[in-house]
Amino acid sequence: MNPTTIWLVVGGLILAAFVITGLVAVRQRRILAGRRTGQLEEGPTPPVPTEPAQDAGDDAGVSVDVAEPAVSAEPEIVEAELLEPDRRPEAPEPPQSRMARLRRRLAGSTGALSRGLLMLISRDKIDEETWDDFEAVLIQSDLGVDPTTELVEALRSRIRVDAIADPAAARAILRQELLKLVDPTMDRSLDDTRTDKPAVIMVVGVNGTGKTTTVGKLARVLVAEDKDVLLGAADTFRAAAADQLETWGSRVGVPTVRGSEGADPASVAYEAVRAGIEQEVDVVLVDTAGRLHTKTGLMDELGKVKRVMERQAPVGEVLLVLDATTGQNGLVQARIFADVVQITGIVLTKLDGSARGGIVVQVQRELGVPVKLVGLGEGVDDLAPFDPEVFVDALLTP
Ligand SMILES: Nc1nc2c(ncn2[C@@H]2O[C@H](COP(=O)(O)OP(=O)(O)OP(=O)(O)O)[C@@H](O)[C@H]2O)c(=O)[nH]1
Repeated sequence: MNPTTIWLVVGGLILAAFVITGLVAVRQRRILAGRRTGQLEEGPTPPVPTEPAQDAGDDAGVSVDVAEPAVSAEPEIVEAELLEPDRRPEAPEPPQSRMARLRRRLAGSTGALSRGLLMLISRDKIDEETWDDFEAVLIQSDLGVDPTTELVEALRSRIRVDAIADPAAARAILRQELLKLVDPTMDRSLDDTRTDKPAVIMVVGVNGTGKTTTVGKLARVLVAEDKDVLLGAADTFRAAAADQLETWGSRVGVPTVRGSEGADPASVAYEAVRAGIEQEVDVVLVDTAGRLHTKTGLMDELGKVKRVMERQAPVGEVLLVLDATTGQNGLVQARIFADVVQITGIVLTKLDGSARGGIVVQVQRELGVPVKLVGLGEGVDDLAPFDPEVFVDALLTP
């Protein structure tokens, strides 16, 4: 072999080594990028399981088109950015000061109702006209006809039997009777504790009731409790909804799984739970699209979103968000949603500035599930656990 041939062979070998090293580096970068975006490098994303037709589970009565969610609209996981010092996640307000502030806010918001009740109960002479006025105030607060009748009858008989003439004593009886209606015995705790898998909380409701805002606020509360949280933007009808949720995620410093506009919501929800399991988070919070409760197809889809998530982890909470200012309409919505997914708790939003707190009693009776959280404003820390005693005291604070 002459020297020129030897140099050519050596040169060829060096070139081949460079090419191989380059290819390996590119591949590793792709794997890392894939992990960051939650996409698997090897092979296609595992398909979301299709549903056996007989698997109606707790959502009996819902017939669902069990077509496999579109894999083309593969959800991406958007990590909370590595934040610059001036863009660190905002620290949520500590639970104690938040609760004290929200108590004051609740007391302020029920002013009109409480003034009405207290004025009547404090009258020198409680006659038939007073009781009629009292009933009217309660009905206007959305307490509902049956609870109002029960309350008035209980009050009348106790005031008569105990010969109550003192307004303070009448107020104490009113407090007891109101508390009975709100039912302090209901379990209002949130199933937000991780077991071997993340706790999964799904949030449903019609458009504009405050679902996305509630998911964001709840994420802040959970982060303040030192929980690892992941958000799922299963509202794929409006791209802005996923953006809104992602913004909440960035503010609190938690990742968001989202899909492209029009992607199958069940597919995004499935991916969110999968990512939550993979990242070993404590809680996966899934926001769903606001839907017209009158559209059967959309409502059926909601049942499917839940069942698909349950292929991976139990959905411990389905929170129905109701707008306290919509009154009876909220009840109609509650009934229809409860037919499609098993609701485990109510979030009553916009209770600030609403003199219709009585809806708490009606909706609990209607669904047999407790109000667990209340929204008391548009601020980021304006979500509070519902406490019957605080609520009733607020109703009786002028
Ligand atoms: N005053 C008040 N406003 C609230 C409360 N909760 C939510 N909102 C406001 O209600 C509006 C609708 O809230 P969203 O969270 O976008 O409602 P959504 O149900 O996700 O709406 P869609 O995405 O259209 O389904 C926003 O302007 C919120 O700031 C609350 O407790 N009090």
